[in-house]
Amino acid sequence: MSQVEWDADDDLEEKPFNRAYMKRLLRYVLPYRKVLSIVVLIVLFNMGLSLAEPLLIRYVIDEGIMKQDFFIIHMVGITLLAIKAIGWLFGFLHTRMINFTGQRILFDLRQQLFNHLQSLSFRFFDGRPAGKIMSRITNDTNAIGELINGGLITLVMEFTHLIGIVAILLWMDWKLALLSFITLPMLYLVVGSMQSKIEGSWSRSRKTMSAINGNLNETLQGIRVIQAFSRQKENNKRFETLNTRNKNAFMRAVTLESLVFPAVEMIGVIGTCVVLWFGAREVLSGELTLGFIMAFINYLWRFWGPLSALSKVYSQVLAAMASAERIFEILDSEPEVKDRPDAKPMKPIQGEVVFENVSFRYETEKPEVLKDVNLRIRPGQRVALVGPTGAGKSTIVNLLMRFYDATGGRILIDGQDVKGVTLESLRRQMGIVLQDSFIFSGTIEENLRYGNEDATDEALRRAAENVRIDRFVSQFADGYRTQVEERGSKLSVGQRQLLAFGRVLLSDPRILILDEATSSVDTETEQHIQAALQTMLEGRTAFIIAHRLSTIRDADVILVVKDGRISEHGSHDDLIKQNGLYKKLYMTQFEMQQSLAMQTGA
Ligand SMILES: Nc1ncnc2c1ncn2[C@@H]1O[C@H](COP(=O)(O)OP(=O)(O)OP(=O)(O)O)[C@@H](O)[C@H]1O
Repeated sequence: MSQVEWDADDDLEEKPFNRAYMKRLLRYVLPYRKVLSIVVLIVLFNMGLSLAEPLLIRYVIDEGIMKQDFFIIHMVGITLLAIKAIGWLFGFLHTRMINFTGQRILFDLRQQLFNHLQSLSFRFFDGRPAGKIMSRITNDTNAIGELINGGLITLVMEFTHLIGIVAILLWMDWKLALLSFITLPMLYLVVGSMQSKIEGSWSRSRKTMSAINGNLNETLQGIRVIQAFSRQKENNKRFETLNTRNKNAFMRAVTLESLVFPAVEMIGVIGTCVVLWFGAREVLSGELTLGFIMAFINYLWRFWGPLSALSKVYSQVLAAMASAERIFEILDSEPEVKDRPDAKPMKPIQGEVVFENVSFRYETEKPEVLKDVNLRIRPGQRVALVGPTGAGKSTIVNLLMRFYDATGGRILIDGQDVKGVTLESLRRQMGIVLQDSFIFSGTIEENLRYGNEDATDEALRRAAENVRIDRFVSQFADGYRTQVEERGSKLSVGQRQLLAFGRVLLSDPRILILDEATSSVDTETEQHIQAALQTMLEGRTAFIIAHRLSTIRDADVILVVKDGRISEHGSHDDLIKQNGLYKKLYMTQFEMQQSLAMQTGA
């Protein structure tokens, strides 16, 4: 099952009520307690007004209509109108207040999640697909928002409504009230059981829609691969499954809804009949008035509203519990790589890098990926990392950047243990260019300034010239202000790479890490990249996961990584003489590359 589909099922969960989560959620509400107290007061006042309506109707029938007192009829009419107008005004006020407050709470929660996510280490993201994390920030915060926006106030409002109705009915005529309550268990059963099913179906409909969106997104992103492999038919089937699930959930929700209303009406009619049967006799005998019966029946009909609203809140609470669990799981994840309490800022880096018996494993139960790695690189040296795939080259640079912390041994830069310095001061002085140069949406200039927003225009221009992007930028009508769209989709592979070089050059790192791209570009761009590379590497300690023969030959030190160890190190000539793995790699991989390049004239 694909991740997108799996997400949908994962999101369907409801969780039992959890007091600890609820308490924690209420902590987000606490800063807004003043405004929420005002909302509760308004809601209760409105409820009081609404509960007074049937009593006024009773009064107008008994005292106005029956006694033909037009003054009372007019006065009650005006009062009912006033009640509706005030109710509308206060209703507008409290809805606005609660929505605004709900949005503020959601804002706080989303902001906190986003901030926290950015601080989490690579290991957190290793095990979680981006789509899942995104749905937590959007869907799950929304589920909590729904509870806060509608749920909490509904709880207060409808609960008092229900108590109010029961109290008034008992006060009016307790015997008739108890008799009419016969219908309550029926109403509770119908509303309670159906409403949670209806809510469940609506929630399934929403979640399946998000699965559809996820699938659509994946399809659009991968449309080239899909068409290249002619996978349209299979994809259609997958999409049809999701689409059917969504359609079924929607149809089930509306079917249940169309069933529940007649059932409620039927129960309402039964209650009315009971009251009429017993009440009519008393009206005829003059013990009860017509207005009384009308008001009584009116109150009975009002039971349905609060019961339905409360069971809806119940489902909202369960959905919010599941969301809260997922959100708190993120918020409770501690960044694994973080500043020690005694961390000092890293002094300006000269560029000496030492690995002392460094070992590392990605997961505790998995075997070590690096074993006893020892290196000593002098400032300004150019280091090429070569070796078979999966040997541990990227892991070495990941540890140097402190994306992960070594599980054994020490990494020293200019004699300082990287674990003892603040992450920001360390990473600010290091630069990394990955194979797939990630370009952010925005302008070319914004992308160039990514690591150094305060760079002067002159420095920007110089960096652009050095990495040869000035040439293609000048061809765009908007120059450096050209929007490059998401992931730089408007640029070619080579241009994206040069832009990534420019970004690093402008941030002027002392240690540079480069995962050389394997994808081939045209001869001219290749020459530009080579020239840009030379400029970029000048005067810096550089670690290059090298794929090009020229880069490897130009390196001061070549490290051959094999099974998590440095199996050979030295210059190109030294290593060829050693007649070991490097020579083998060179003969098979690099020489083939060279002859291919010669054939194509690259
Ligand atoms: N995030 C991760 N979680 C778990 N294991 C990982 C992770 N990243 C890499 N590995 C494993 O660690 C080992 C070393 O991977 P690494 O990426 O360092 O190799 P590499 O030499 O850079 O390979 P390549 O040349 O293919 O990029 C591999 O066996 C790989 O499966």
